[in-house]
Amino acid sequence: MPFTKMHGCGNDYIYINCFEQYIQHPEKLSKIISDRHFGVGGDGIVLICPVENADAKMRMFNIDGSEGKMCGNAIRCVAKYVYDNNIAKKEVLKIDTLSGVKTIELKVKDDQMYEATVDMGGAILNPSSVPVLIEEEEALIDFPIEIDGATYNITTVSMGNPHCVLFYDDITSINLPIIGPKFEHHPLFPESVNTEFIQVENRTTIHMRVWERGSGETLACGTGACAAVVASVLNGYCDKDTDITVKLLGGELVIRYTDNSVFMTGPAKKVFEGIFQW
Ligand SMILES: N[C@@H](CCC[C@H](N)C(=O)O)C(=O)O
Repeated sequence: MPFTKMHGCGNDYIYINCFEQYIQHPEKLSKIISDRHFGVGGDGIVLICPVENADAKMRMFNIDGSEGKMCGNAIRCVAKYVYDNNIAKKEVLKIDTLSGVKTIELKVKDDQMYEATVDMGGAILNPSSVPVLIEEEEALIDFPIEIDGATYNITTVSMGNPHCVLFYDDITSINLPIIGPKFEHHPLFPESVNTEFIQVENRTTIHMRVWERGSGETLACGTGACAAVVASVLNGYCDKDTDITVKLLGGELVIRYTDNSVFMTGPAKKVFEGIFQW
């Protein structure tokens, strides 16, 4: 099975061209091929598929085989792949996802590295749509919940997939493999949740670590960076209609939160191609 390894800020996926091949059990393949010792290694797989209403359709699967409805870092790489492989040689592309069609503007920097700006659509704040199991209609902003006797103040946002954002004075010493799963599997989140741990540097720069549902700690999360900026604005740390730099373990993304949409700009890089036998 031919594949291409690509990453956006170190959030690495194995990309499979489904214009040329059919993958019968992507959820099984993702578990096997994503293994960093016995497989190719990655945060999951991304299928690039034909579709009528856009230039291509993206389907992404986490390491545990669960399907994510949206992936910010992957969609930039999908746009680069679609352009490079002449599926659609356009600098403005439409890519369909389980959370709708997104528009991506590509800037070719060099053969390997592109920059892309994605219109990620509006941030969804009402708890039942995130979804959060709670009798509240208003957005959950700085909302206290209890885990193992400790209180955590969360802000919840859907960017097509669910996010829970927390603010800290120092994110470097948080033990993510211990605390991350407590949010991921918390009964408040019926579809589980991606959790972002944020340290605010100033009104235009924040630092982020992320625990992704289905994949664990990753070096970056595009939808997570968008959710983090939305939460930073809602909590009064940053401003709307302003470019906010999100510093992640694997690089930087620039996010702008407007009334209608959240815009994400960041890199898309091809690393290598190969053939996987399974
Ligand atoms: N890394 C991603 C998000 C991937 C999906 C997520 N783990 C989920 O299941 O919702 C990104 O860059 O947005």
